[in-house]
Amino acid sequence: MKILGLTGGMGMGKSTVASMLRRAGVAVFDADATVHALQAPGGAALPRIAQLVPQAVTAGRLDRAVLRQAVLTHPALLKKLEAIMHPLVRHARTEFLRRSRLQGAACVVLDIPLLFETGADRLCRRVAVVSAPPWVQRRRVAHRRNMPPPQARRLIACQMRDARRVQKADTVIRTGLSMKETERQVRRFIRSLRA
Ligand SMILES: CC(C)(COP(=O)(O)OP(=O)(O)OC[C@H]1O[C@@H](n2cnc3c(N)ncnc32)[C@H](O)[C@@H]1O)[C@@H](O)C(=O)NCCC(=O)NCCS
Ligand SMILES: Nc1ncnc2c1ncn2[C@@H]1O[C@H](COP(=O)(O)OP(=O)(O)OP(=O)(O)O)[C@@H](O)[C@H]1O
Repeated sequence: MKILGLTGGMGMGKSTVASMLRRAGVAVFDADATVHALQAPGGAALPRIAQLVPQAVTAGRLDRAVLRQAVLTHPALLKKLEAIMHPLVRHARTEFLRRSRLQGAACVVLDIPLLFETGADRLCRRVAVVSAPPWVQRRRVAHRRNMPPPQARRLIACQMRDARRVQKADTVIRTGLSMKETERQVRRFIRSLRA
């Protein structure tokens, strides 16, 4: 089974490209969705987050804006949050790969924002990085109403720089142009996977 990595900074178009891949029938592991599920009511991460940042959890429910503000104000907290989340995400990823192998999938995608930072790229035969010019990224992130621009910029600064990711990529999917152009690059990427 071929394992492909998909990564990129916030707002670079990773989720958009992941949906295109899913529509083409490729199974995609979504690390962000996994994080959200683990942090949802009843999620495995919630009791530990409540210990770490008590004000972020009320009546078994996580207030993501409070948690985001807390980890950005105290960077050491982000490291502690990652130490809670990453082993759980790794476990979910292993399960996804096991299930995909059992189902006889020829090719799967790991969509992980911190793919390089967590070393998950080492599992991948090839890695595609989504990239767009910095002003396009800033404009897209600013459009996310649930995250004020200064916070978004600080979260971007926690990640590897785009140029470094592009350097490490086997394929770069440029998303700064039209959606049609992104689709064309994704189709070409899928053809190269199936070749
Ligand atoms: C920081 C948190 C609370 C912010 O939550 P919020 O709902 O505001 O944003 P959301 O989860 O949708 O993330 C938005 C984007 O931020 C980026 N991001 C998320 N976590 C991190 C991180 N630890 N470091 C750098 N960037 C991150 C990703 O590109 C993500 O797509 C949340 O993302 C979180 O719990 N992060 C820690 C877990 C983690 O490391 N996730 C990355 C999985 S590889
Ligand atoms: N040519 C394009 N290719 C991809 N996305 C585009 C393009 N033009 C505009 N967009 C828009 O840019 C946004 C990209 O957001 P998307 O959620 O895919 O990024 P992301 O990398 O997953 O971000 P985040 O990590 O912040 O969740 C979407 O709203 C999408 O509609």
